[in-house]
Parts: sequence; C-alpha cells; structure tokens
Amino acid sequence: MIDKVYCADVKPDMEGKRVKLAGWVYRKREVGKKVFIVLRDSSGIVQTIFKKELSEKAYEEAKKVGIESSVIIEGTVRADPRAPTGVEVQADKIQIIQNVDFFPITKDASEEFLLDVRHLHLHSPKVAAIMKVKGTLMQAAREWLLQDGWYEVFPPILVTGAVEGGATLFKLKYFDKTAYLSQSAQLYLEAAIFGLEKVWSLTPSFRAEKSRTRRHLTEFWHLELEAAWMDLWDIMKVEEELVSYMVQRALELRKNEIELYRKDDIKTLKNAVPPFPRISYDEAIDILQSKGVDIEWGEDMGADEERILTQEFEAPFFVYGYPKGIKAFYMKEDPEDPRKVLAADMLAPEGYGEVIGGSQREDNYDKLVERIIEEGMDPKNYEWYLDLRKYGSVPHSGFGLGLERLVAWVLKLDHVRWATLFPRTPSRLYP
Ligand SMILES: NC(=O)C[C@H]([NH3+])C(=O)NS(=O)(=O)OC[C@H]1O[C@@H](n2cnc3c(N)ncnc32)[C@H](O)[C@@H]1O
Ligand SMILES: [Mg+2]
Repeated sequence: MIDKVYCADVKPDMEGKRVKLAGWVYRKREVGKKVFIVLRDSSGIVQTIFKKELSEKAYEEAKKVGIESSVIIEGTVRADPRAPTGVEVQADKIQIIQNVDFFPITKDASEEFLLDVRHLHLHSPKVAAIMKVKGTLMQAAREWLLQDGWYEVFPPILVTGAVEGGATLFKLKYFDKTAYLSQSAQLYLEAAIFGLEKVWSLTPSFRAEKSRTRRHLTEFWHLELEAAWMDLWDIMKVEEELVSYMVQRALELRKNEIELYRKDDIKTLKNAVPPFPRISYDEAIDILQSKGVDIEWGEDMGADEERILTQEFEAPFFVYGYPKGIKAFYMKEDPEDPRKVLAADMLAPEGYGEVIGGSQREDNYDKLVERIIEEGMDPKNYEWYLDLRKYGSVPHSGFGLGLERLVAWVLKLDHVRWATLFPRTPSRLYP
C-alpha cells in the first residue's frame, strides 16, 4: 500500500509539509501557466496546483489527464482560503496510473443511464456518501444489538417455502427439487430462539414484486430480529430503541454525508427517539377517511395511503392491530378481537411509510395449522416450522427492517434503488 495521506486529512496547519496523495481527477481547469486539479479519494477532495515554473514536467503531465483518471500526486501543503477545502497542494510530481480521455458520466446524465452504468456511478462522492451512511447505520445496529444481548445468526437463503406469500417467490431448480430464494429469515430465526432466545440476522431477501414503486426492490437487505418470551408491545420497544440508536449514531458519525442530502432539514431524524407515537389500524383508517381517502376498514394501506398518513407525524411511528385478512399466516390472532392480529408496522415520516414489519407469532400448534390452511397453503410444507409449536413452544415476536428503506428516509432519497450498490428491480438485473 503506498504511504499516501487522505485528501480530507490535508489541513491548513500542515503548511509546508510534503504529502503524497492517490486518487482520481474530480475537477480540472487550466489558468495561464497553471493547472488546477481537484483530487478525489474515499475521504473527500483537495485542490492541487501545477505551476509550470515549479515543475515543467509535472505541469505538462497534469495538462494531459482527463476527469476520473487515476493518479498519484506529490507536493507541498499551502493554506489557501480560496481553495475548496481552505488548503491546496503545490504539486511538483504526478504519476498517471491510468488516463481517462472521456468519462461516460456527464452532468446531464439521466437516471436510467446512471443505472445502466451503475458500476461507474460508484465513483461519485454523493453515491459513496449513501454507502457510508448505510454502513454506519448497520455499524450502529451491531453496536446496539451486542450491548442488548442479541446473538447474530446466519440463516439459509435457499429455502423451500414462502413466508410472505407465494406470489413473490423466486423459484429455482435445486438438483432434482425446487427451491426458492428467501423472502425473510424469520422462520429460521424462530427456530434459533430455542437455544439463543434473542437472535438477529442481516440477509438479502428476495421478492418477485412486479410493483414498480419507489420503495420496492426485488433484492434488499433485511435486518431481522426474533425473541422468545416477548409479546408485540415488547418487540415494538426493541424496534424503537434500535432504530433510534441507529439514526442518532448516523447523525453523530455521518453528519456531513446526511447534510449532503438533507442540508439542515434533520428535524425528523432528531425526533426519532423513544417512545415513538403509536396509533391503531382503526385510528389510521379514521385519519385517512377524514382526509378524504377512499379506504374501508379491512383494506390494506398501500404506499399512497401511508404517504398521506405520515403527514400527521414528524417522527417514525407505529401502526398496530391490523385486520387478520391482510396479514401473514404466522401472526397471532388478537385474543381481544379475532378479526385482528398482533402485528405492528413502523412507518417513517415525510412520505416514506413502512420501514419495519413485525408481529407476535402464533405459538399454538392447532391455531397455526388452521391459519396455514386458511391461507390456502399445505401444512406438510411447514412440518418443521410447526414442530417449533410442539417441542417447548413459547410466546415470541420479531420484525424485519428494510435497510434500503431506512437509508432512503434518512437521506430523503426519491427511490430505494439509490440506497443499494447494484439495485435489482423487475427491469434491472445488470450490471
Ligand atoms: N422477521 C420478520 O418479521 C419480517 C417479516 N417476515 C417480513 O418479511 N415482513 S415484511 O414483508 O413486511 O418485510 C419487512 C420489511 O422489509 C422491507 N421490505 C419488504 N419488501 C421489500 C421490497 N420489495 N423492497 C424493499 N424493502 C422491502 C420493508 O421495510 C418491510 O417493512
Ligand atoms: Mg410489511
């Protein structure tokens, strides 16, 4: 590894120090007998200046390089308030690693083109900022989960059945059998709680969703927790503590990157502290109807309805107590109202809607068989899962957080596809 310093680490108080930088040409301009190159690396940018009278060789080389050329530059630090970062490097040496005559991404590139060349779009500091925030949110999640006594486990991705409905399964040939790509690790996490009690996993989940909305991917990163002995209200507390910690840590560690997208509009992020507001599904329907939305009790809220509902809040909030008919087979019936299940979604404000789906699970064997049959599925395909209700069954609850959806809200992105390195949607499988 070359003994370079990072662009962001070049400071005015390093005046007179000799530094070696390695990165890519971010901006370039020639003024008289000077070439200004703004160099970019993973930390940020710094301006370098090549003066003919300082080094004619370096000056002539610097004139050749194109945008996004990879270079190593050496020179002396000089404080200069006119430079983008208040400091510049008076360069006397440049090694061109690879010159780029024409970088395909230009200022007026369309979103579709940027997705076509996503592998090159990752050069962008703004894209890198999204990935830094995503990584920091997961770093924070790991910190919180460790201190709260949760065990990380590694569930399978090749599975034999649906968790969230058969319509969105990706099917594949598995030797002489049929397998599917996992929609959710949940059922396997439910098995893991009998030895570990509180478990979590971060896995890719797959949904053959045909819906082309700004919040659906066909492959997304899914942070899922499952806990023995917890009921719905317990797991909601876990959700709000975890999400709050993730968001506050991101504000602390990735302030610059968040401001790149939100500027100073970070009120809703700061508001993400427990207790998050809680409304029932019934109350949600009343609110929507009072705002003129054409929705009846028993119907599911889609992205549009959730967008309107989020206008009532300036922080993430819960909607709990959904009708059984619109929720999954594994959710426990509400003992106080058999029309409902003990389920809760967490919705992000500012129009983003659902970021977490969670519930208390049906822990009674017979009732679960009944629900599986009610949903038109074959209990034989869930024999192992039903066993969990035969050998020491316990009340338990869990949830799944869509990491890209959380990132999209934190950075106010207009589509979840920007929150993932290589987005997968119905129309996009390449690059
Ligand atoms: N362990 C569990 O209890 C999780 C549960 N089995 C489950 O998968 N619930 S979910 O379908 O609401 O998905 C959970 C979250 O996963 C995200 N999600 C769900 N589907 C998608 C798609 N298609 N694209 C992006 N993100 C998605 C979204 O934030 C949801 O709230
Ligand atoms: Mg859901």
